Amino acid sequence: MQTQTPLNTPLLNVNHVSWNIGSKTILNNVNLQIKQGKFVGLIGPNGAGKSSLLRCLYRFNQPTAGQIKFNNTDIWQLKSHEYAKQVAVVLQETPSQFNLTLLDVVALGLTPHKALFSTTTTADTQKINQAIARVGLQDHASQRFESLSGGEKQRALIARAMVQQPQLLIMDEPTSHLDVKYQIQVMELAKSLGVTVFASFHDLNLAAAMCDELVVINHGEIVNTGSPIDVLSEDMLNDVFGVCAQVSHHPQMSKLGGVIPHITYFYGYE
Ligand SMILES: Nc1ncnc2c1ncn2[C@@H]1O[C@H](COP(=O)(O)OP(=O)(O)OP(=O)(O)O)[C@@H](O)[C@H]1O
Repeated sequence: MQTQTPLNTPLLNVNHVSWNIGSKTILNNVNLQIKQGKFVGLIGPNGAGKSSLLRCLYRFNQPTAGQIKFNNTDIWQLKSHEYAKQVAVVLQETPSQFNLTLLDVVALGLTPHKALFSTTTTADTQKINQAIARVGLQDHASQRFESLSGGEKQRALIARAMVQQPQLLIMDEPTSHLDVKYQIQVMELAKSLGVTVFASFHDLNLAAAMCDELVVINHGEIVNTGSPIDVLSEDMLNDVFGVCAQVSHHPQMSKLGGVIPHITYFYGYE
């Protein structure tokens, strides 16, 4: 049974987390809270430590120091299938899926919930088909996953996450290879799931439009957190990203009626 965390209490607590490779410090004393139901963006320049931090959160990297708590339990104390039931991951590079069809890949979302060798029930099939329809891929269900376009693959992986019904969805630059419409669509799909999302972004305007909160990482340290309008200042863009930019307001408001910041970059860095 899943333990539900009340709204506004942290689902994920990152306490004094550091991660070293040999003598090199990649993450340094990271402290972070992700509240239930929030869509949180992780931004920072190349090599800042975004993927390293996300890998710690989905237990690919074990921190050298500090603790990560999910629903108040140290994630390394949880059995791996228990954690997999509650945390779904969508990465930039889609793993090779051999000869699986799109339907097979989406069905993998059920794996953490099923006993070994158990069969797929009618309710399971219904759930899988509904998720495929929700991402608009019903006409591709029997197509080989590898033959899907980049955008279709990412949507299929969102469908797999829907089937998995996680409490937390971690996304590591899931839209980097996608055209502009798919970038927006994949992120809006993730947002529509209504689960807590922690996603890294390179497109700061997309992050501004999608996220309730932003976390800025630089040189392995968290340097700023808050709402997009507070975080995306011209000074921060200059200090952290080394760009000269003007921050104005997007003509559209957020769904909750808030102002969405919009960044215009100036050229000339040679
Ligand atoms: N397994 C590893 N071994 C050695 N160095 C590593 C390892 N993983 C990450 N690093 C280093 O840690 C730093 C942070 O890398 P990371 O991939 O987390 O950055 P990032 O913010 O995701 O970057 P990008 O935006 O370029 O994807 C980089 O200097 C990288 O080379």
